[in-house]
Amino acid sequence: MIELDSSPTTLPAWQNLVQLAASANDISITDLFKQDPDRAQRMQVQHDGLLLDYSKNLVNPSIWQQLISLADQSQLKDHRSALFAGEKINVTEGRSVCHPLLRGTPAYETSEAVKKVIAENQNAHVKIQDISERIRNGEWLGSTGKSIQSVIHIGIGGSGLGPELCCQALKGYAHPQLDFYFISNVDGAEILSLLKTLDPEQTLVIVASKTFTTQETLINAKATIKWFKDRLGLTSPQSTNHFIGITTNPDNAEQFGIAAEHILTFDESIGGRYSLWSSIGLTIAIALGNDTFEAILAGARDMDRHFLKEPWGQNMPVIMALLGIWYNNFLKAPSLAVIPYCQRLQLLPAYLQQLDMESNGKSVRCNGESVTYETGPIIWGQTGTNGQHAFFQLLHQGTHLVPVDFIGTANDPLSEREPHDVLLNNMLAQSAALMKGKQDHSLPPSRFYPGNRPSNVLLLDELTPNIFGQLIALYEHKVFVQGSIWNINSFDQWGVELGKEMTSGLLSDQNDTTHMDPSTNFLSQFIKDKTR
Ligand SMILES: O=P(O)(O)OC[C@H]1O[C@](O)(CO)[C@@H](O)[C@@H]1O
Repeated sequence: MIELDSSPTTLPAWQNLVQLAASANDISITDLFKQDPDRAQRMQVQHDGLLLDYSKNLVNPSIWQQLISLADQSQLKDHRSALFAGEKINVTEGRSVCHPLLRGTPAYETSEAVKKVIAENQNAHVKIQDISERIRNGEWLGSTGKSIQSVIHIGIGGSGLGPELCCQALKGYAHPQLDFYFISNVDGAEILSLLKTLDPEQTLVIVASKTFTTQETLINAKATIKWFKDRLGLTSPQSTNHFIGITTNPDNAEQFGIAAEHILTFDESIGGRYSLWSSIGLTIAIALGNDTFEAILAGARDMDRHFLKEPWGQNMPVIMALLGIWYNNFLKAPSLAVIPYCQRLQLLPAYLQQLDMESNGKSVRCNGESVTYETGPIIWGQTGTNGQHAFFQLLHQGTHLVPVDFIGTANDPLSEREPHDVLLNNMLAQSAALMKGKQDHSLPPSRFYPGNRPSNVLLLDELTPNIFGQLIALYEHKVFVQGSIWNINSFDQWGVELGKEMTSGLLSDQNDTTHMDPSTNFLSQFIKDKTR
């Protein structure tokens, strides 16, 4: 049974960590290596093609012991069981959180309702296989009898980022003849300029939206409907083979005109930012093949098993979560930079931004009481080496303490050894330089590098579908562990609603915005005067 109102600050380990943080300025990571010659060996975990080196952190054995105790004293173990048993841990929406169950992770006895979700998902995967194969082998024909050449995936947030990230990350597995485009923003310039380059006879539009009410997605979808009408003379293009809808709300998709047999569903217990494992993954299966999609799911399942079975000190998501809590709550370092040294993972920081910040950017505990401690960190980053030429100055010499997750691949079959070695050695050098610094007092102060700046290194054997699936599930569970210890609900996102409401209000009151605040009213009038 999960305690909704307990605060982590009352736990003995939390209080001990407060004490330990008071003298944390004395910790030197390089000294810790000197004191413990086995530190590099001890503070690493390997799992199925994934290595986490967490030795370069501002953590000594006493701190580490208290962090592990924090996990023990918290409700993490029960909460993890509740997650995998499909209990209704999304308390503000009264929902289960079923995304791990979509990857076929056998864990606990589940309710009949959850069994139904799993069965529905299995049916959805049969549909995904059938549709993806027909599109890939040219049997899915457009209204003029031609096969599909271009797929436009329209969806935003969790309904867009996951498929786009997968398709980019695993582009080495992509169908050689099909082209994929991802449209999320309600910026007419994007969709309209894309449509100019495509042939409607050979284009399929996938409209992905959990709610099927999202303004951006529906407006972009309407632009494609108009394009098909204008170019092919169809009266209801959205009811033809040119459109597929993916949603938890098939009634809305049908009202939009999408043919019932072209609607794939998933359950409302799958949060948008956790939905790439569901029907939302159709585009992944079309682009990369159903076998590759299944391999991504299998990788996530491997990570689920690791998370379920390993003791806290050997458990990758738990280790990463505890380190994050140490920095965020005790050393007051509010952000985490994620820097993949792999250009194909360029969307990963944005993906993790939504995963982490939408999940754990909360100020109330599960019982509605305000928290008195920091919750979700600010996630940011971009690929290395590009970031080195942008924000690494601040990482090395700025005034903020910014922990970093470096992510690299030992091998890259799409690259060659020389550039790949350069890429990897840049990553190793940056992680080492942040820790070591350079304290040469004969040089001007501007050349002083304080060092002692922490980082994790996640090294993947190779960016295979399985390891990619593990990587995403690793971060999902890390976010879960942090939310669990903070006792917040990581599975709702009420914070995004107010802005949506106010946009609708502004759009409907365009002629009179005087009831708005003076700044918004002024800007609104100013734009009106400028509008041509
Ligand atoms: O899938 P939908 O319903 O279109 O929502 C898109 C995204 O919008 C959000 O609801 C918040 O803006 C996300 O949680 C979600 O992934």
